[in-house]
Amino acid sequence: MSQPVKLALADGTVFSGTAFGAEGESFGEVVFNTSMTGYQEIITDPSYCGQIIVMTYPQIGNYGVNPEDIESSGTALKGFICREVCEKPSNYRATHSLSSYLAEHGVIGMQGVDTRALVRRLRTQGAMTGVISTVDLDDASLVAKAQQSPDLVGQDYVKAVSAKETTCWSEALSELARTPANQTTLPPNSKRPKVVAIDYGMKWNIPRHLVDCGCDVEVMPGTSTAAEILERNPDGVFLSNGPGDPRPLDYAVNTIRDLIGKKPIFGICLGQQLLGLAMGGEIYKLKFGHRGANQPVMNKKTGRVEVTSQNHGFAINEKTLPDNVEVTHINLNDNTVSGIRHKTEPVFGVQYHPEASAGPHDSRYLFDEFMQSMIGVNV
Ligand SMILES: NC(=O)CC[C@H](N)C(=O)O
Repeated sequence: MSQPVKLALADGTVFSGTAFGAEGESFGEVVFNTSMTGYQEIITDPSYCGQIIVMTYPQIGNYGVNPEDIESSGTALKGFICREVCEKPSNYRATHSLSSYLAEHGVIGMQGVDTRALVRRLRTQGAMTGVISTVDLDDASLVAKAQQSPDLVGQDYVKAVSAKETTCWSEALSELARTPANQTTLPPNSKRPKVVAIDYGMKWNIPRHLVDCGCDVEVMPGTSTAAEILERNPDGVFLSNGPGDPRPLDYAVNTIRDLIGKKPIFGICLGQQLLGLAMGGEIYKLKFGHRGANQPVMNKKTGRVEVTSQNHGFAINEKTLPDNVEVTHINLNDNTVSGIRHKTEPVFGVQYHPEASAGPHDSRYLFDEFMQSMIGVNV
């Protein structure tokens, strides 16, 4: 028999559906993602720590879940909502159905929801805290819990998902992810650059790309100091994506500030936001964020438009950036900052995901730009 589940939002709205995955109760910031595919990468992206995800695409789960397409060792999200979940996946790579995977990882799933109504609510009111529950189905009680649950703003979620110790990363892209168009060839006799990747909740396809580019990669905790990083003597430092509000992460901002001018730096998503803070910019919260695999971004230098994968709820305020920082990319949906670069140092970042996974590969060239900044020649 299908079990009921409810979602209550802090604005008092309650949605009912049918449970799949795990049973229980959890709270999180309720956000929506417009990707048609890629649910497995979304579910295992640590940047969703503290959030309940609503998928706008009406049927999710039809190709199941496989062990190769994961983006971290587990799941960090607080709930997963869709219109309809497919219980009979069809894919030769699948080892799990979406339901069994979520059950195994303790994630509450909810289907049978009018996701169009829910997403319209989030678009008009903004992303907000919600409670998802299979154990308390009383509307008033759930709404009260949603209103009393802590807001994502102002909290450090990085410490929950960041690497705890320094490790070497050796996994490259899978054969299926590698195409002739996305190969980097190191010049003859060039030594392999060493990258320290600071892990604030890093998606695994990023170090896989760095290895494919010809880098030796060391992963370090998000709390690492500049002295600890410089001790490893890297040729470049990568700042990863990660969950939550970047503004409380003083330890990360201080580290990055101390590294600017000493090493080439490349930041993705949270990494770019932290870079912006370290260079003197300010961060604000977007009303409902950008989460999907078809966000248009313009590269201001080339005028070329890249279709990008995105997952963020905060952004850099362009007006607060100092004169030595330029905006290199803009999001064409709302003209927000999508990329920044230091004018005199090899230091840059983007608000989107050049590692794709899931999403288009239009922005892979950014890994080549990072390579060039480390080895000093074009690749
Ligand atoms: N994917 C990410 O790195 C997200 C960055 C940040 N947590 C935000 O929501 O804006």
